Amino acid sequence: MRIVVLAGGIGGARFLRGLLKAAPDAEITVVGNTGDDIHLFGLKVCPDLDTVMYTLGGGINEEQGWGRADETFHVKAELAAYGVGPGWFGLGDRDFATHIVRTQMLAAGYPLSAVTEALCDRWKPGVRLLPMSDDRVETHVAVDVDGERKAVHFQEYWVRLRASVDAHAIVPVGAEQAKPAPGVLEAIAEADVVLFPPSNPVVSIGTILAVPGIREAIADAGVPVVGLSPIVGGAPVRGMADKVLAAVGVEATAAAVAAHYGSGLLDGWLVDTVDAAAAAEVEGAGIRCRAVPLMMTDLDATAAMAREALALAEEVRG
Ligand SMILES: O=c1nc2n(C[C@H](O)[C@H](O)[C@H](O)CO)c3cc(O)ccc3cc-2c(=O)[nH]1
Repeated sequence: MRIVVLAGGIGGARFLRGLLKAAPDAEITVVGNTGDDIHLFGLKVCPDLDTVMYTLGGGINEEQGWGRADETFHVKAELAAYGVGPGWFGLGDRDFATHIVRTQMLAAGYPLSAVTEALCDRWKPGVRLLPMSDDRVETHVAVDVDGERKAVHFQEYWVRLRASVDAHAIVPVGAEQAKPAPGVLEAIAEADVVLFPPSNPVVSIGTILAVPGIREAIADAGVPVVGLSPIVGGAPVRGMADKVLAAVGVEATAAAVAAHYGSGLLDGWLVDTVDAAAAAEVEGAGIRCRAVPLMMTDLDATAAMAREALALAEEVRG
């Protein structure tokens, strides 16, 4: 079975771990969000690609969900001693090595997709990890600071501001001109099923879908498209997805997120058992819906979620 998964960072990566356990023989292609990417300290940082790569490759800091295990921060401290920041973004020494390799390869002319493949040669994530695009796309967030509207990079909004101020708009700058990375459209066209893990529907999956051609390829693939709600009981399972949902006028409920994707894209939607009452609303919008436990508390629970998603895909195919 060929499965394509659109993934953001922590939620997507943890779901993929369950999917690999649930479907060990599947050929899994992950299309990763690169709208969170940022240039810092002269280096190109790709948080979501790295989170997937480290999580599946066994190098992730499990407690945080991002960055490397057994990390130290000597380089960052040395840079700070020179007055070089930003201090608000935690780049560790081991992680720095990844960004140095990536930046060197990009400077030598390799596209991000080739760089990602080279990095994955080390980590062997067990999936084919593709960036959504080789072109630069950067998610910016419009916020009010000291009474003035300005756009900040998504990482500044998420990490420095902790999403503590209202987001007035979310703009994936560069997405309109971006092309899907090599292999993305082909993987979608050849897929037996497309899954949306419980990643952020706006700044992760929404950004991937904003790359021209990707949404259309999924809709045209003629295969089941099944998503898992990142909202449980009216709140994000983790992260601050409700903040960015509000920016695009979507309520933080499992049913509203399903409607946001729409029946033109989504065939099936899993909501948590606490949201079982929302299933009728989702089905009324033309999307097959089942209520199952959606908390990724451990690998077995996550694999069970992945099995439910694949079962729902078979049901809608039927
Ligand atoms: O909350 C934080 N998240 C950090 N993240 C996570 C990241 O900001 C976001 O959670 C994602 O971009 C959203 O998917 C990092 C991810 C990396 O790959 C590398 C460095 C960081 C640093 C931070 C950090 O300092 N604080």
